[in-house]
Amino acid sequence: MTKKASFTRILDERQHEIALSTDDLRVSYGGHEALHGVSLQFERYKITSLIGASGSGKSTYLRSLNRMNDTVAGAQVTGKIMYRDVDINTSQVDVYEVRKHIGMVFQRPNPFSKSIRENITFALEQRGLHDAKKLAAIVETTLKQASLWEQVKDDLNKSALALSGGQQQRLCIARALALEPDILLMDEPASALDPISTANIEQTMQDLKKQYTIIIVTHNMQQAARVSDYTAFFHQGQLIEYDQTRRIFTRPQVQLTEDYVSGHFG
Ligand SMILES: Nc1ncnc2c1ncn2[C@@H]1O[C@H](COP(=O)(O)OP(=O)(O)OP(=O)(O)O)[C@@H](O)[C@H]1O
Repeated sequence: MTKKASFTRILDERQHEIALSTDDLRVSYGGHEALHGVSLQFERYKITSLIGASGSGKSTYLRSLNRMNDTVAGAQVTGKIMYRDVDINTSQVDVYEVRKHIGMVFQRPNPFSKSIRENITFALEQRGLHDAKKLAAIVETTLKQASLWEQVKDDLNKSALALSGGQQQRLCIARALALEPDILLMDEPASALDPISTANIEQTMQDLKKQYTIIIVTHNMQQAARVSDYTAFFHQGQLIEYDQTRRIFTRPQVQLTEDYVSGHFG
């Protein structure tokens, strides 16, 4: 992606705006294909869950979407990843630019060993933003978006590592939002959290989807059913079924999906 890339609106046949799509996306590790040609479209301002048993390829797929698999030794990704009208799976594209548009929140909260404020400002300063007023405004806005502001506004210089796990995860969400992404990828963002923190993260996601497109990997089917508009079911490196979440959970078209969502395997 270059600065010059023009981002036209891409619509599907139902006139829904598509934020991101993949076409025949394949991932191999050391020559062994783990993801076998996945084609999917992600609708803008919606939450899509990726579900499936352990090892089905959900994280591999998610990590490809903002080129994180580039950092995995021996990984090879082929196929198209269309962000608006740009194929971002090409060597000409600047991966740092990609990750600015398509941010990621990981399974375990991973704040930097810095203050709450610095966790948010660090990447911005690295990119040359030093205006104290602007930085302060971004800290406040993103912490509000991540539903953490009220709890930390008087303690912004405190170490991020002194926060609870749920608060750390919301700080990581704020940190990702500070780069003003368009799309947020979340790899089991609540799996390390207690039920109350999980509920808070889920509420935060509902608030965020007004402004962001969210793609989440989750093992928790109740969570997928609660939070997402669309669900994609993966099995053994293949996309088996993709549909509106309520259809996947009530009237799936494929027997394998039915077996999985009704708890017969996985
Ligand atoms: N870095 C890696 N090197 C080699 N093989 C890998 C690597 N990461 C994933 N795999 C393999 O790719 C396949 C898909 O794994 P992946 O982690 O994407 O599945 P998953 O559905 O996200 O599983 P989980 O729910 O357990 O995280 C598995 O066979 C796994 O062993």
